[in-house]
Amino acid sequence: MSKDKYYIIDFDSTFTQVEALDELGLISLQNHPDKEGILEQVKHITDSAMSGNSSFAEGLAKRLELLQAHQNHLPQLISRLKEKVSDSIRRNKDFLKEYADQIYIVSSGFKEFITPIVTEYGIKEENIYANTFTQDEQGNLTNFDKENLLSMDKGKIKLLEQLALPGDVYVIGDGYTDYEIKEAGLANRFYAFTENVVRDSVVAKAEHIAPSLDEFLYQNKLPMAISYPKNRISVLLLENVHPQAVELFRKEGYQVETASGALSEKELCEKIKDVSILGIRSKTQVTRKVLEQANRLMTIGAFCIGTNQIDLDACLEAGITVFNAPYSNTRSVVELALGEIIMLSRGVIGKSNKLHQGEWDKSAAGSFEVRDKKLGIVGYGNIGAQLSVLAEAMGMEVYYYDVVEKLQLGNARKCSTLQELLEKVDIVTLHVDGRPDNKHMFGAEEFAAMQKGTIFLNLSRGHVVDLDALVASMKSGKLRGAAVDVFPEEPATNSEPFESELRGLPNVILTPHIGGSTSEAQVNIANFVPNRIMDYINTGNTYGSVNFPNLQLPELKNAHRLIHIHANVPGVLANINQVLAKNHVNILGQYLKTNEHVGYVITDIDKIYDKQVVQDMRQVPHTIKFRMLY
Ligand SMILES: NC(=O)C1=CN([C@@H]2O[C@H](COP(=O)(O)OP(=O)(O)OC[C@H]3O[C@@H](n4cnc5c(N)ncnc54)[C@H](O)[C@@H]3O)[C@@H](O)[C@H]2O)C=CC1
Ligand SMILES: O=C(O)CCC(=O)C(=O)O
Repeated sequence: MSKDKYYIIDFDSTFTQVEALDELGLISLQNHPDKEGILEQVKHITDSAMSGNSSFAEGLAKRLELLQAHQNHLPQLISRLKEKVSDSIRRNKDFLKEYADQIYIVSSGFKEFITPIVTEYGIKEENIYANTFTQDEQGNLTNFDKENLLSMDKGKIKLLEQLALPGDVYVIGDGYTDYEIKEAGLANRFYAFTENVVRDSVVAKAEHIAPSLDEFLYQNKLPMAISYPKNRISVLLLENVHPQAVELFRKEGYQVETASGALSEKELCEKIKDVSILGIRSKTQVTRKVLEQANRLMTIGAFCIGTNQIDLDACLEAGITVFNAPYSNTRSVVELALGEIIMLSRGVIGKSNKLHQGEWDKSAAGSFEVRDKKLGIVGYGNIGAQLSVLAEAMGMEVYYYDVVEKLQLGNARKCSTLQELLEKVDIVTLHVDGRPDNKHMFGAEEFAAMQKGTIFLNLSRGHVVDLDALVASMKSGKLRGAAVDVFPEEPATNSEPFESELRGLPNVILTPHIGGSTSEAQVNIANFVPNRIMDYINTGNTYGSVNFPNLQLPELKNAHRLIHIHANVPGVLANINQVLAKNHVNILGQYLKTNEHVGYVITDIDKIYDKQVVQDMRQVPHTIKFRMLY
């Protein structure tokens, strides 16, 4: 305990998320015809003073004049501000109460609204230093007490001189006047508080940045409400993940970095070192080599369906969970496949290209309806099954083949072998997953088994099809048309060229892996994946993880949660429970699930516990990762 330290906390934009005088203006000027204009002026004066660009005292007088506030506005202001207490201040009420003797609010705002708010958090009334309003006979808040040091330029410095606190002084605030306390030698440290507003001129001067009160408490080894400051969780999002995901992670308090393309193995090995959460789409290869460099990686989000680009076993061995979005772009792929089936059946691409060149080729030759045609779906998973339903609705006869038993939807007919399907149908479409065993599952033999004039689609993964065999089948006329969305080699960014033997072939639709690239799908994915990841980080829930044992956990209530990931060998659970017993820890709930490689044990324990247990849990043989939530 550091009882000889004093913590000076600013009010506006630090204790609360907003500037109180701006909020007061929203109330006092609500019926004023030039409300927006005046509020803009008030805000400008506040920002200028807070960034150290103008006289504080002059600005305060000017703002009060503009606000035309009345004492009757104060109750409404107070209730608004109570709603806007900063998140990290709100959750760390216990710290504020426990350290109340050492915590001071020093603000150039006004006691009339500060006191009722901060005292609810245990701040002592005698430790609140702020201005006070003066009012005229009608109750208008016309001015302020000019004798108060905090109404003057360099007021905070003057006040701190007068207080002469007998110990180390730490200042937490967002404004330049807070920094000036340290500059004047009256504080040992200044922490620029950036949870609500980032003032560049202040951040540039600050030796310490506190994106939240949690970070301040963490750095100073003070008691915190959460186990780890969220701003220390760094997220790297590659391949143009939708901005909605960036926003969700930032809102959670994480540090987010984005890149528009995929990274090479070498680049990722370098970048991954400090990353806690990695977000990718289908291109970035997360190899064992990359994972060996990932010192802090907790989880990977595949912002897509396929996860063949990630070494899932290596992730398991390293205790890294992987989540994907199994249904978010399903419909988009199905719609593209259907559109392509029609385009290819009608030879639209060739005719459109000719017309662009001025050639009018109106004819019905080689052009067919899809109604009554036989569609063969290879891989009857989520995409295959949904395609089956929509294709039947268009009057197609659906056949499917899957390596596992699948419920047949509508009138779809199951084929026992791939060969059987290929011999029967007019159109073959691949919707298998990209597991390594599927490499070249479709080659010369499979094309040979098809009827002459078949249409072929691949919207699954590039390596599934032997491209040479596909090109040969197109050139020989075995295939009448093809649509290919996925390729064995795909450019990492839009600025790289695309090379393929498929280029230039007639009645071949080539699309740059856009089966799932619709606005709807990208927004769905950008909501789904971050929420799964944040749930895992905040509660340990692994429900929906593609590599971890799936545990759906109850909410953490009045307990601490120990999260232990270990190699699945006999005796680990017994060892964990021995450690808990040795440390007299009371278990409130325990959940275990294992898979072939790892065991995942969650233990909820009493909030009062011996801290040694954390060290001991890490030492349990075969531990891969351990963390504690509270
Ligand atoms: N082009 C694009 O933009 C997109 C491509 N995809 C790809 O589509 C794939 C399928 O997606 P979902 O239907 O959601 O996956 P899913 O996992 O629900 O279905 C895949 C099905 O293929 C079956 N399968 C695997 N190997 C097979 C084989 N050799 N022969 C027959 N059946 C086999 C599986 O048993 C499973 O039923 C994804 O794994 C992904 O690679 C997914 C979304 C977008
Ligand atoms: O949109 C993407 O980047 C990848 C889509 C895809 O292939 C998938 O969801 O598996």
